[in-house]
Amino acid sequence: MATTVATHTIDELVVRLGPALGGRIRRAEPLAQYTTFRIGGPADAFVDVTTADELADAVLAARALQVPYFVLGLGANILVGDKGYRGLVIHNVARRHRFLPDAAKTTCELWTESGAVMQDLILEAVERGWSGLEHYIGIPSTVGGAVWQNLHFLSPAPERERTMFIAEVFERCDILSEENERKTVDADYVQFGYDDTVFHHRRDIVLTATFRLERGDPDRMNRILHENLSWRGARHPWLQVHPSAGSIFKKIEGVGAGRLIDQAGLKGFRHGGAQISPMHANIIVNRAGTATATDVRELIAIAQRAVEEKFGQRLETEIGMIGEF
Ligand SMILES: NC(=O)C1=CN([C@@H]2O[C@H](COP(=O)(O)OP(=O)(O)OC[C@H]3O[C@@H](n4cnc5c(N)ncnc54)[C@H](OP(=O)(O)O)[C@@H]3O)[C@@H](O)[C@H]2O)C=CC1
Ligand SMILES: C=C(O[C@H]1[C@H](O)[C@@H](CO)O[C@H](OP(=O)(O)OP(=O)(O)OC[C@H]2O[C@@H](n3ccc(=O)[nH]c3=O)[C@H](O)[C@@H]2O)[C@@H]1NC(C)=O)C(=O)O
Repeated sequence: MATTVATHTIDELVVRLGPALGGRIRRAEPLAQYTTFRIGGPADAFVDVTTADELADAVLAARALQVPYFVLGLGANILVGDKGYRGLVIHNVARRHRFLPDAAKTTCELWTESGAVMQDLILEAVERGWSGLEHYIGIPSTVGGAVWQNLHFLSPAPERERTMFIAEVFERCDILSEENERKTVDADYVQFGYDDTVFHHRRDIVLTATFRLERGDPDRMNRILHENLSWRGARHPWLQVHPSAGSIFKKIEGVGAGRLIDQAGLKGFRHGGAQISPMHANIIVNRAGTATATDVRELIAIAQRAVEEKFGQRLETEIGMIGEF
């Protein structure tokens, strides 16, 4: 449950941040449109930040005034409560980036602000002949979200023998630390794990990231794009048709959260406007935009109870719960 923020504090925030952010702070902004679930009530205050400096300034101002804040990427891994968010939502649309090849043009650093959309960077990298990001096509994420979660997908077909992680091409990133310092950190600091990094445990903000890419064969990269999109399209509900937040529950190594929900007989089960996807039991979909956050929360609890009773396993949610329900 979010803390209640006095209206005058939000007013003060608007006065303090307003000039720097060109009067772009909006009040009572509905959040559903900024999430892939298409669910969520209004934010007290909402701002689009268009550069890494603006992102840092907005976070610093919110911290100084002790206003709760949330950095929003594509809203692909969150469920926002029906009553919305009490505080400031900082919508990261800082998307400047540069491809910086070495002298021999065999490798290339990609420097990018953290609000850049992975899909855009992937397509541009492939077009320029740089390899390393193409595996992650079709996964909705900003660069900030990708680093935060250590974005991952299976290695190329036909083997698909291992999971590949964005950590493999990560060089460094600029952060605004929990202690309000701006600094450059490397992979040792980030501590990449499966769906985990230091950013799950510290309130640092990723401002920019640098990835190291290599010369790639255009045919091979294009093949990977097509095969990975086909793989996902055949197994996961399409976001454009069935809004969702991807996997709802954390991976259970060697078992599969999706398999347990499936074996509990819940595939296709509906609760209000929410449904356990008939295609993949670890994904809850918002049917024709009719689901509330409460429907989803209750369906999560139904799945947890069923799996616990049948298999004695506790499913833990993987998505973030934001705001008031
Ligand atoms: N594999 C798949 O099929 C799918 C994967 N996903 C994953 O979900 C994520 C979606 O990303 P996105 O939509 O951009 O994020 P969201 O807007 O969904 O935000 C999710 C979390 O990311 C953290 N975050 C976002 N930007 C930053 C930043 N600049 N610095 C630090 N933390 C940040 C925040 O963590 P905090 O609250 O801790 O500050 C936030 O709670 C990706 O990691 C993607 O891998 C999503 C759907 C499907
Ligand atoms: C979708 C996400 O990530 C995906 C990622 O895209 C893919 C490919 O790398 O691997 C994971 O899916 P997954 O389908 O393997 O995960 P689980 O839901 O645990 O399923 C495991 C296994 O259970 C079986 N399964 C799944 C669904 C179902 O209805 N029935 C079923 O039997 C399948 O064999 C499946 O492979 C990630 N999920 C998690 C929780 O780690 C996400 O993070 O939102």
